[in-house]
Amino acid sequence: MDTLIKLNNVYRNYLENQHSGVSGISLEIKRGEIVSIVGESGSGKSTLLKLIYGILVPEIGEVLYENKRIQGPGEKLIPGHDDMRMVTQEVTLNLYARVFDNISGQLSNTDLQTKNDLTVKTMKFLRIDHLANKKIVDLSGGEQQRVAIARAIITEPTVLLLDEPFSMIDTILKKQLRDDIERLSKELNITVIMVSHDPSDALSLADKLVIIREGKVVRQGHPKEIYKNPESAYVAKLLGAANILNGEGSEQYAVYPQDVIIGDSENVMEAKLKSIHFNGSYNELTLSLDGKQIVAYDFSFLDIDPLSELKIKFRNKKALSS
Ligand SMILES: Nc1ncnc2c1ncn2[C@@H]1O[C@H](COP(=O)(O)OP(=O)(O)OP(=O)(O)O)[C@@H](O)[C@H]1O
Repeated sequence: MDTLIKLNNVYRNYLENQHSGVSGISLEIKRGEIVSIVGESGSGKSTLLKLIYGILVPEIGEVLYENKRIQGPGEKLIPGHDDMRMVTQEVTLNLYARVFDNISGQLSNTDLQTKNDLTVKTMKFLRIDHLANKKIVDLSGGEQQRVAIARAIITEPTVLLLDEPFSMIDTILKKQLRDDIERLSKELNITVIMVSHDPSDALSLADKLVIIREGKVVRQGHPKEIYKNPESAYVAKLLGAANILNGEGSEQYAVYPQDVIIGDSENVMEAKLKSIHFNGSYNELTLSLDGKQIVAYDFSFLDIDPLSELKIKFRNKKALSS
């Protein structure tokens, strides 16, 4: 895959707040990739997306698309790169118009028949053709999200930028949307760059994960690889709600909650159970180990008395370097 988008040492801070925006980001995005940008709230994810789209201009550095500098809003009649579409959390749909018209309205200079055909095809692709005659106000949040994506892809962009696409929808719709994004990438060869604060979406979908903190890329690579070797406490907590523990000397390591094993005969540590919360597919246990709080996921629903002493051990300890 060839490089489609390239950021070279890009800075963009907001004047009111010097510690904001992005500070020295270098990044390469390949054609056809699904890239997920993950980071804590305020880490600069949306700013990065806006810089790629060309609605924010770097103060230092450059953003290139097919090796050409992306033009800023002052240089274009319609802000945003012509080959890209961005879908944000804000509803930009015409609430009182039909789904069909919201989507077909994106096509100008197209004859009516082509307009209709393309609209039907796009609605079918996103499985919203049964909603064609409904008004946007009468749709659920998840349905509106799909219409917004349909509007974006009907013009056949090369790049689709999604800001928190999973934020408004429930678990079942999440799975559908995940499938849809995957099909967009594989069948339509659209490069998808999405921002998410929930890493589970990113882990399952992305070809490449980009983790940012305080405006800087702290890690990038394949989701599985980064999850298996988080290397820093920030990444381990962000991706897997890991427990951070002290080892020998100043060393630290991370243990994911599912790697805290309870009730094994060869257990080595004693912990006190503080609370149990049923979470559907597992119980979430809060334990105290030498005064430190530890979270454990128990998938076998052990019969444990509240406030009891438990024997635990850790598996898959991840060494941390920062
Ligand atoms: N227009 C603006 N003016 C001033 N500061 C801003 C502006 N937009 C963002 N910021 C600040 O820049 C930082 C990064 O914001 P950004 O929206 O890029 O983060 P984010 O990672 O997308 O956050 P979230 O997950 O909460 O949406 C934050 O500290 C934010 O308050």
